[in-house]
Amino acid sequence: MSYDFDAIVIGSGITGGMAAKELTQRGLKVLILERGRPLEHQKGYTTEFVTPWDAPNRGQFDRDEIARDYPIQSNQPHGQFKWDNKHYWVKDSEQPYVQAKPYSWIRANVLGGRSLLWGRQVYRWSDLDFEANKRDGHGSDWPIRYKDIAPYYTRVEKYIGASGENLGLPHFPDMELQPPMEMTAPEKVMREKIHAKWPERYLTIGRTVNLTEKKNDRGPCNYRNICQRGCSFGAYFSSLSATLPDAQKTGRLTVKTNMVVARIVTDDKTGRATGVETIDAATGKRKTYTSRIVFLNAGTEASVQILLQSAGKQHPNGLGNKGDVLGRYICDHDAASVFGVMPGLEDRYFYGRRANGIYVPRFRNLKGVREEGVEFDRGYVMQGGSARMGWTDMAGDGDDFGADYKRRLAKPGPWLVYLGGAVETLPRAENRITLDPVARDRYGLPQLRFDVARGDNENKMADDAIREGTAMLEASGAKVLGSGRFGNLPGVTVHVQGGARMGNDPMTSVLNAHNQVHGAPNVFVTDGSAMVSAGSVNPSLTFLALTMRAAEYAVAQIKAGKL
Ligand SMILES: Cc1cc2nc3c(=O)[nH]c(=O)nc-3n(C[C@H](O)[C@H](O)[C@H](O)COP(=O)(O)OP(=O)(O)OC[C@H]3O[C@@H](n4cnc5c(N)ncnc54)[C@H](O)[C@@H]3O)c2cc1C
Repeated sequence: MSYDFDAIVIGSGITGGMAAKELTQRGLKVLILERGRPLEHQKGYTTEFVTPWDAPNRGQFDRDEIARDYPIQSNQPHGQFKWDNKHYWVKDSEQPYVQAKPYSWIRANVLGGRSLLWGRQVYRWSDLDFEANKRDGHGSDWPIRYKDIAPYYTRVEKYIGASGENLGLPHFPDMELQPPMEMTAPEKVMREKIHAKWPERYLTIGRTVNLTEKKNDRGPCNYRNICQRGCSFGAYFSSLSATLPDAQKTGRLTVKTNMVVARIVTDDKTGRATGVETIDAATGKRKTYTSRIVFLNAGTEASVQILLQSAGKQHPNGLGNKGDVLGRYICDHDAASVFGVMPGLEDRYFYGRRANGIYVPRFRNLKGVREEGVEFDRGYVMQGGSARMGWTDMAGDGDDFGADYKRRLAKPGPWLVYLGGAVETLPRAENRITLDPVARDRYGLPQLRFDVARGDNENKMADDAIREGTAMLEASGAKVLGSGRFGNLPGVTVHVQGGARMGNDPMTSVLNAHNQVHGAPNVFVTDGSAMVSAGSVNPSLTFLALTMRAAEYAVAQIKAGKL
């Protein structure tokens, strides 16, 4: 049989870019299908060098436009949706979905996907995470362990270029890291005081894919902290700065943007994929491209949607959905934060705008079972930072007129410090995405329907994060000003995983241990949908390692005549 391409990769974000790079570099002719608009590295970053005083409306939003077109994207608690990157996000008005329960589906709509917009924090999982389901019985057992993925973590890290500090802790594995960014004065105090009071708790600088040293023609970081506008220096890892150019260099990559994948087409007899059906976003015209293998990398929710839409004779309920598992076990991270001011360091300042924070690795239930006195399973990490408050924070604090006021505003304000828990949510069958039986999108495709909610374990863990965050700030000498849980809306922390989980049994999982769809082994799904649980660390490094591992395996299988 002859094919249009050796491989089709659906999606050009963090994982799709890696799949395309790995497959082209191993000799395959690859087509990327991306529903977002095109964007060119460097030339396309139109807001990158716009000064604050030249920003439209001085950087304020047109409220009517935001309420109409971006009510969900703009409602992110970490404030990453801004005037200078608004053009990269999905317009909610154009890509609706059904919320059986409230759900925040955060998406990019551009070549490179959320690799342009992410917070760039990268951490390895450990066996504490891979063994968690087996130990405490939530979800099903992972078909792999740390040793299976460790070599791919190493290779991914060497390629993407992460910076940070190794601590030699078994539950927080060391990584291949460039030199760390510097902590501020209050962060150094927190590090010392927290470890002194709780010897099993460590505070370290965040591990980020912002380069602290030049890497080939990328970086180093210029400490501007405007990464999400796009970085012409390529100083942070994105599909546009790294994987897509490297795939293009092979001469074997074709990229088609504004191309909505409707479904993966399968053979009626074998159940294997024969190609991918697309809809041209501008014209609505449908076309099918054929390929030997397919990599599905559309992002967790969209990949589940495509699998559900890909029902065929051998897959009547959606691709790989023999046991009614597809769309279930959606999990992510809840979040709860504490903030305060740290007195006594007013004569200390910082240099540059560090695009990075601080990090406290998990310290709860480190043996994998509930410790005495702990009311929940699993655990959370804490991410945080510090900032010197400026005039915009202090304006409006009461006595705001006169010469004194002006003098006060001209000086840096107090040190603000904060810690926020990233709370692992449990994989539960009832947390589910399906195709809505009625609602359709502009192309006539079924809309996704979200039925995902938090449970008791997450509530208790979020409470604990606030309690412990408060204790840690106070032990550091800070005065706590407030706290809040901002991650109890599923999806909103953008670490959504599950829906097409891996496993050894086709009745209880969608993918095998190499991310191949059960019953359609030439389809590989290597984004967050493959995850069997959520862990508590930022997940994209693990998605990247799984993608690299699966790509290597796929090419070996082709060479062995098995695919
Ligand atoms: C503000 C923010 C901060 C974040 N911070 C971090 C962090 O610090 N660390 C971390 O690990 N993760 C972080 N994340 C999450 C991270 O961005 C995602 O985990 C990661 O991008 C997932 O990679 P992906 O390839 O699966 O999806 P994406 O990068 O989203 O790429 C998916 C691509 O598929 C395309 N697509 C979707 N549907 C279709 C279709 N039907 N047809 C064709 N193409 C389609 C999309 O347009 C998109 O380009 C953050 C995310 C956001 C938004």
